[in-house]
Amino acid sequence: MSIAVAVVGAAGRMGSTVCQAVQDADGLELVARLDIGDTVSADTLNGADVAVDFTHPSTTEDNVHALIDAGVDVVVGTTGWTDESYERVREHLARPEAAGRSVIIAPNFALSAVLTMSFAAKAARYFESAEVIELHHPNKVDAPSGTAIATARGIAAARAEAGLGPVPDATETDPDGARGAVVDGVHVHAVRLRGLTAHEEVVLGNPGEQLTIRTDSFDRASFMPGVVLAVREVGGREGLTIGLDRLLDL
Ligand SMILES: NC(=O)C1=CN([C@@H]2O[C@H](COP(=O)(O)OP(=O)(O)OC[C@H]3O[C@@H](n4cnc5c(N)ncnc54)[C@H](OP(=O)(O)O)[C@@H]3O)[C@@H](O)[C@H]2O)C=CC1
Ligand SMILES: O=C(O)C1=N[C@H](C(=O)O)C[C@H](O)C1
Repeated sequence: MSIAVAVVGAAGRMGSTVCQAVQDADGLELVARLDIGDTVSADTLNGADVAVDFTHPSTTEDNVHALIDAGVDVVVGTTGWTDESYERVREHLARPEAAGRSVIIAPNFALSAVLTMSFAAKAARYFESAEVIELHHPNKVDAPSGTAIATARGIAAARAEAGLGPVPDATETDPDGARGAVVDGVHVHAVRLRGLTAHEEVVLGNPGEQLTIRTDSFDRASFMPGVVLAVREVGGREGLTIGLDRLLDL
């Protein structure tokens, strides 16, 4: 039996690529394409089992709650999630009327990016310094990227667990924010450049040495195996799953 899939944000860069990937995947059937202005309802979802959301950080949480209410499982690639918005989804999924529903939210579905986050967290405890540089196409609306935030959080958690203090940094004056955003104590720098798609570099430093971990998504095709995997697996995972690493044997 095939899995019926609706795509929300279907006219966008990711949504349109996901529609094609669903159509090309064995055992998946594209039954609905929704975009801005379309209402989420059992009618418009057209019998979908799973909905995939690639929309906008300002709207994705509302979409997820509406999709749960409409009775579908949800795979989310849209960024902009916080601990608080994750918690609201967890609470919604815990209600009796949402029994059996599942949501997977992942800031990045590309294998190279998921591995970068995993390797960075593993390496972090061994280095005095760690910074994240993300580089994207200039049409991206949010900075830093969701991937960079997740990477920085993973590094920070590993540093804290290892008992490392703050990264060394003698900066006294930075009126224009040249040291970047600071996510859980880890500096994150965002580059927007025509020609790029989605890239990230994690630099880790010790006296006399540096480790660089880099991921490059040159094409949105890189995200599709992860999205298709999540669509296939979401039905079997009740509740909220955060990150594609949870579906891989990492
Ligand atoms: N997890 C991952 O692996 C990846 C995540 N992303 C993330 O996915 C998101 C989308 O990126 P991208 O495809 O490049 O963005 P786009 O702007 O190309 O696409 C978003 C689409 O969603 C539409 N949209 C906006 N609001 C709604 C709504 N309320 N309901 C339905 N559709 C809506 C937009 O319409 P309109 O243009 O009219 O506003 C647009 O067609 C971003 O948050 C990005 O960071 C991107 C790549 C990979
Ligand atoms: O907007 C994008 O393009 C991307 N967004 C995601 C993010 O913010 O991490 C994933 C990937 O970097 C592409």
